[in-house]
Amino acid sequence: MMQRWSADTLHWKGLARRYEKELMHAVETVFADAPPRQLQTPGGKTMSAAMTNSGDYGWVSDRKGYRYETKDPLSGRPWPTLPNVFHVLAEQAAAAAGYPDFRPDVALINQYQPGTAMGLHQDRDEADFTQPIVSISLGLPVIFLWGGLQRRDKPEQHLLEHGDVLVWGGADRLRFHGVKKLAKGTHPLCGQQRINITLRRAR
Ligand SMILES: O=C(O)CCC(=O)C(=O)O
Ligand SMILES: [Fe+2]
Repeated sequence: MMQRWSADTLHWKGLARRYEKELMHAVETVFADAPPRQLQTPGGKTMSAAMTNSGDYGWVSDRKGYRYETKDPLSGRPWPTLPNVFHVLAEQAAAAAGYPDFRPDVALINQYQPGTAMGLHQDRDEADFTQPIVSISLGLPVIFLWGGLQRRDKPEQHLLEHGDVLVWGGADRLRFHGVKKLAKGTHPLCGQQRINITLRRAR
């Protein structure tokens, strides 16, 4: 089922279910090379979700700030190759949402355990904001906070479940967003976690 949240944003429920085994296998392959880790914010806090990347770039945060890096700072090696199933799914969803030219060069993977969350933020470390964001959710469900262009705007709340793909761009590209605290539970394929794969064009 496809649901438009606005002219520029598409929630395609369950699209990723048909690829769920391949997706989880790809996630495990990335984790084996570049394990998820909790990053430091520039302000010195520790993020609650654990993160890693695949692709030509990876999003990192530390005391020096937020940025994209071509190498994993943990290993000093390039990030693992962006799995083909991520490309296929992201490009299919982006095209359906009205972004037929989207070609991601980074897949940020967020691993959430029960009790972890992500506060309201904008994705603004990319070079070209005409490129959309594609987000794939796997495992435990969560409430996604869909804010406005100002931090103070009251967010809408939308449920994201296993297999859901969300594409946002255009006038929504710089909306504030985040996820509420993950509730306890066990997903039959993914276990006691939620995995979110966020595909972007960094450069
Ligand atoms: O986990 C999510 O659904 C959102 C992730 C996110 O906003 C991000 O990685 O920038
Ligand atoms: Fe984000």
